[in-house]
Amino acid sequence: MKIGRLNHVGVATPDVEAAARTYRELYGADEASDPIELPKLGVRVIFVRIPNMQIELIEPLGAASPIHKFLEKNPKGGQHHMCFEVPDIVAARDAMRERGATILGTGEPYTGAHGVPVIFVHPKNTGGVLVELMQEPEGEHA
Ligand SMILES: CC[C@@H](C(=O)O)C(=O)SCCNC(=O)CCNC(=O)[C@H](O)C(C)(C)COP(=O)(O)OP(=O)(O)OC[C@H]1O[C@@H](n2cnc3c(N)ncnc32)[C@H](O)[C@@H]1OP(=O)(O)O
Ligand SMILES: [Co+2]
Repeated sequence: MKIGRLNHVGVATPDVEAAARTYRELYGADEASDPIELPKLGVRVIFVRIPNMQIELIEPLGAASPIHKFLEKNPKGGQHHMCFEVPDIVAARDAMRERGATILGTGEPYTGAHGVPVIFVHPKNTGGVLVELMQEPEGEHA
């Protein structure tokens, strides 16, 4: 297993609209999605598209959200995870486990915000960085 493209960087924030405004006004990043509520994933998101990837702005939906504790510790928000594409998510999960990594939750891939299966690797395995692996979206890259 070898990681592929960087798909997105996840940024936790208490307010996705305010964060999107900052990227537009400070950096000129003017291609952003509307806010999307994902109750199953416990987050609201706005995708800010830049030429080679996306910034995934994520706001918690309630106290059960996976980013609730992170925002308690970092109330103004901060960089939360990096997401890399892999050609086969199940093969990637199995390879990561063989290499001693801890896959979060049950380890079963589930559908993420981009409509393809994802898993998360514990930050302790990558020097304190939470890593998301996502199945490469079909037909997206030339
Ligand atoms: C938008 C949808 C989707 C997509 O399709 O792209 C997403 O990206 S959703 C993103 C949010 N979802 C997730 O993060 C799912 C996986 N996350 C988890 O399972 C947990 O959040 C966690 C990473 C295991 C953390 O658990 P939690 O209960 O929230 O906090 P703890 O305080 O118990 O943390 C344990 C340990 O990990 C450190 N930590 C927590 N979050 C991060 C982080 N983002 N980056 C780096 N390190 C993190 C935390 O500080 C603790 O460390 P120690 O104190 O040293 O034990
Ligand atoms: Co993500």
